[in-house]
Amino acid sequence: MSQSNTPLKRKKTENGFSENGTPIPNQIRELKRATTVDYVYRDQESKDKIKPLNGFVTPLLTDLYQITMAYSLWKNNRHEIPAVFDLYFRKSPFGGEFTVFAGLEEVIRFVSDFHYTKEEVGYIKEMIPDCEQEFLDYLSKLDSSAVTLYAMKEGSVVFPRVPLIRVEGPMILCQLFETTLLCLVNFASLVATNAARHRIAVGKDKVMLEFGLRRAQGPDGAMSASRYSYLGGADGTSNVLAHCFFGIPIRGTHAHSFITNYSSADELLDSSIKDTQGNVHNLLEMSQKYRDELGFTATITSELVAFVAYARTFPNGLVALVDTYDTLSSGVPNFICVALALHQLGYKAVGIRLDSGDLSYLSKAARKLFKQIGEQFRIDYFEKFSIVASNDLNEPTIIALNRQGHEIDVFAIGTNLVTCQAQPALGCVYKLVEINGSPRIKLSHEANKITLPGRKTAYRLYGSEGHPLVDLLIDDNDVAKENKKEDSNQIPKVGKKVLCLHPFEEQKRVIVTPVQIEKLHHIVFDKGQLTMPLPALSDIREFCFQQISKVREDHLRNSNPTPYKVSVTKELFDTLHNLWLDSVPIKEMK
Ligand SMILES: Nc1ncnc2c1ncn2[C@@H]1O[C@H](COP(=O)(O)OP(=O)(O)OP(=O)(O)O)[C@@H](O)[C@H]1O
Ligand SMILES: O=P(O)(O)OC[C@H]1O[C@H](OP(=O)(O)OP(=O)(O)O)[C@H](O)[C@@H]1O
Ligand SMILES: O=C(O)c1cccnc1
Ligand SMILES: [Mg+2]
Repeated sequence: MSQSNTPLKRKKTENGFSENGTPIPNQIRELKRATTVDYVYRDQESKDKIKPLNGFVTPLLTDLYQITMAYSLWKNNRHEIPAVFDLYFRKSPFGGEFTVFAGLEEVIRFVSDFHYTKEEVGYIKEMIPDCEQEFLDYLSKLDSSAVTLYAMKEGSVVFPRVPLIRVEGPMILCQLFETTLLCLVNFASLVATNAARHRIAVGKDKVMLEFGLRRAQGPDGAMSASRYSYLGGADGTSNVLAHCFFGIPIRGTHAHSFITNYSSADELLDSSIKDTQGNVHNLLEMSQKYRDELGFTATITSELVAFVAYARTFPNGLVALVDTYDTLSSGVPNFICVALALHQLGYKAVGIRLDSGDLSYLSKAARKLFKQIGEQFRIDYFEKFSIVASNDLNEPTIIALNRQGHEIDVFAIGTNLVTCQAQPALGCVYKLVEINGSPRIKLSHEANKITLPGRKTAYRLYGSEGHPLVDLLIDDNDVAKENKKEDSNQIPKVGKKVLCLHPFEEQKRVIVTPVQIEKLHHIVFDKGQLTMPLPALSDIREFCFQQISKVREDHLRNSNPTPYKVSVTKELFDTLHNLWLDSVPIKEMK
C-alpha cells in the first residue's frame, strides 16, 4: 500500500471551506443558520443536501481499515447484505452513573451527505493502488439512500448498553460509518456529560461560562467543546467563532495584561466620559475623589486607571478583574470607586472577576464591602454586583466552594470544561448486531463486553414519583408486531407488571409496574431522508436540562452514585444466552 502526500482539496462551496481550507466568512453565517429548524425547512426541496457543520467531517475522516474492508466486502459480494449496527457505551464517564448523549445532529448531517467526490475516490485509488476500477466506480455512486438511523434524542440522559444510535443498511455503508460516527459521538457526549456534571455542581440559579478555547484540544476540539459544553450546561462561551457558528451566547471580561499595560495616570491620555445626558466629565478624577472620600489609601493607581479606561469604553459593561495586585486592598476598592463615579453619571457597573486566591473568602469579603458601600451611598444594586470566579475551577472545587459558602454568581470554567481532565475519552463502541436478518453476538471474557444481539428498541419505565426506574431493551420484532396491531406480550404497558432482567446476571431482576413509559428510539433518517427537522442547539440544551431534572438525585450525585438499571426482557435474555451458548466452542479434555 503506497503512502501519498497529495493534499486533499474540497470544492469551494461544499461545506463552508475554501480551496485552501479556510472558512469563507459568509458561509460561516450560513452555517450558523444551519443549526436552526428554519434552515431545514427552507431547504425542504433538497433535504438530503444538509452538510456536516465541520468541514473535516467527510467520508475520508475514517480509519484506513474501513476502506480496505469495504473493498473486500465488495470483492466477496457481501457489500449489499442488510446489516444492523449498534452504537453504545459500556460505562458512564467520570465515575458517574449517567451520560448525556450528544453529536447526533452532526451524525445525521454526515450520513445524509455521505458521498465520495472524484478527488476522494482518486485518493482511495492512491492508497489502494491495486484496487479494481469497478470498485472505485461503485464508490463514486455510493450514497446513503439505503440507510436508516434510529436514535435516542440528542441531549437525552443515557445509560450503558442502551444503543444511542442503531444503523441499518447495506453492510458496506454501515461499516464505512463506524469510525466517523464514533468520533462524532464520543467527544461530544463526553463534553456534554462533563458540562452537565459541572452544571449540577454550580446549581440552577448561578451562571456557568465556558472560557476554555486557549486550552482546548486544537481548533476542532475547541469548537466541539464550546458547542457541547453549551448543550450540557454552560450558559455562554468566550469563543467568538462558536458564537458565530452555533449562536451560543457570548460573554467576556478582560485580562491581566489590560490592567498591567498601565503603569501611571499619565498614560491615560483622555479620561473624559459623557454622562447619560451628554455632558462631559473626567472619570478618573471622579473615581479618585471617591477613593479619597472612602480612605482607600492602599489601592494601586495604575489599576484604577485601567478600570477607568475600560469603563470609558463600556460604561455599562465593567466587570473588573480585581486580583492583579491585591484583591481586597486594591482591586475591589478601585472597582467600587469607578462604579460610584459611573453611578453618578447615570451608568451601572456590572461586577468583578476573581482569578486567584481563596474564592470563597474573597467573594464573601467583596460582597460585604459592596453591601456596606451600597448602604452608605443608598445604591440598591451595589450589593448585587456580579461576582465572577475563574482560575482552574473544576467539579470538586465547585463542590468544595458550595460546602464552604461563597458569594459567586458566575463560574467561568476553562481547562476543565473543554479537556475533561477527569476522564479523557468516552468508550463508545459500534458493533454488528444483525446480518441478513440473523442476530450476531461478539463474545468476550468480560461479560460486560459481550454484545446484545439483534435489533433492539428501548423503553424507559417511570415510577410513581416521576423518576425513570429502568431502561428496558426488547427485541424490535415485538415493536414491529405491535405496529401491525398484532399481539406482543413483550411491549411494556402502563400499570402492567413487567419483568426486567440484568442482561448477564440472571439473579438480578426486578418487576416494575410503570406509571409512565417512554419509547427511547426514534427514526431520524429513513432510507436517505430526514424524518424530522433538526432541532436548534438551544432546544437540545433545554431538553437536556429537562431530562436531568427527571433523574433521581442519587443517580446523579458526584460521590458513589446509585447505578441505574438497564435490563432486557425475558425473551431477549433467552435469545442472548442461547446465542452465547451456541457460539462458545466446547473444549474437550483428555
Ligand atoms: N475556597 C476554595 N476551596 C477550594 N478550592 C479553592 C478555593 N479557592 C480557590 N480554589 C482553587 O484552588 C486553586 C488555587 O490555585 P493556585 O494556588 O494555583 O492559584 P492562586 O495562587 O490562587 O492563583 P495564581 O497562581 O493565579 O496567582 C484553584 O484551582 C482554585 O480554583
Ligand atoms: O483556569 P481556567 O479554568 O482554564 O480558566 C480560564 C483562565 O484563562 C485566563 O487566564 P490564564 O489562565 O491564561 O492566565 P492566568 O493563569 O494568569 O490567569 C483566565 O484568567 C482564567 O484563569
Ligand atoms: O473573558 C474573559 O474574562 C476570559 C476569557 C477567556 C479566558 N479567560 C478569561
Ligand atoms: Mg489561569
